[in-house]
Amino acid sequence: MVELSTINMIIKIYALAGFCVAAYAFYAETSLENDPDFKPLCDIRDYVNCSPAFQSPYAKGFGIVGYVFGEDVFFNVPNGLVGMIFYTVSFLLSFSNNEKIVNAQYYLAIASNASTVYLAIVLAFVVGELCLVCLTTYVINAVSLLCVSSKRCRLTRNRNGCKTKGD
Ligand SMILES: C/C(=C\C[C@@]12O[C@]1(C)C(=O)c1ccccc1C2=O)CCC[C@H](C)CCC[C@H](C)CCCC(C)C
Repeated sequence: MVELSTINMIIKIYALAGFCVAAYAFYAETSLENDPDFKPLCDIRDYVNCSPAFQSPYAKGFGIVGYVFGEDVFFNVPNGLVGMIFYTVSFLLSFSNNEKIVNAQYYLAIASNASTVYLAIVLAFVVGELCLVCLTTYVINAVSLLCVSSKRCRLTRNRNGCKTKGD
């Protein structure tokens, strides 16, 4: 039986890791824009590099904000920045065991995994290069969703479609 406090601890560790990876993506994205000599650490070799992803139209506002509202709208920010905000919010929400807050945390985790699926499809079929920083965020989002959903089940017992041992 995993303690609730342990689950919250694991969520915090993943949120912290996600924040660091997203911060690096943000740093690399903006550096690539401003410095023609900048080379990200995740540019390892042919097909294993992140610059093509970071320099693609999908690196800002998921490629959707710019398409809908125009590239220059103020909230068309790099995905890395959205990620930094998202991981900060998940970190803060993991301090609470309030049912409403945990539900919010759960739906946020589902939204982040929906964007993971979208970004992974774009990465594989449009960008066509292996971006390790991107992959890392996908793994972090998946593990976080598992932790958050087990936290939610622990708090709501048999409701919300959660299975309990012995049922
Ligand atoms: C570093 C990061 C994603 C990596 C990457 O985006 C990068 C950098 C990119 O350039 C790219 C280009 C082409 C294809 C794929 C990619 C990516 O893969 C961030 C995840 C963000 C996470 C998935 C946030 C989800 C947010 C929720 C939808 C809710 C937002 C609400 C909050 C602001 C409170």
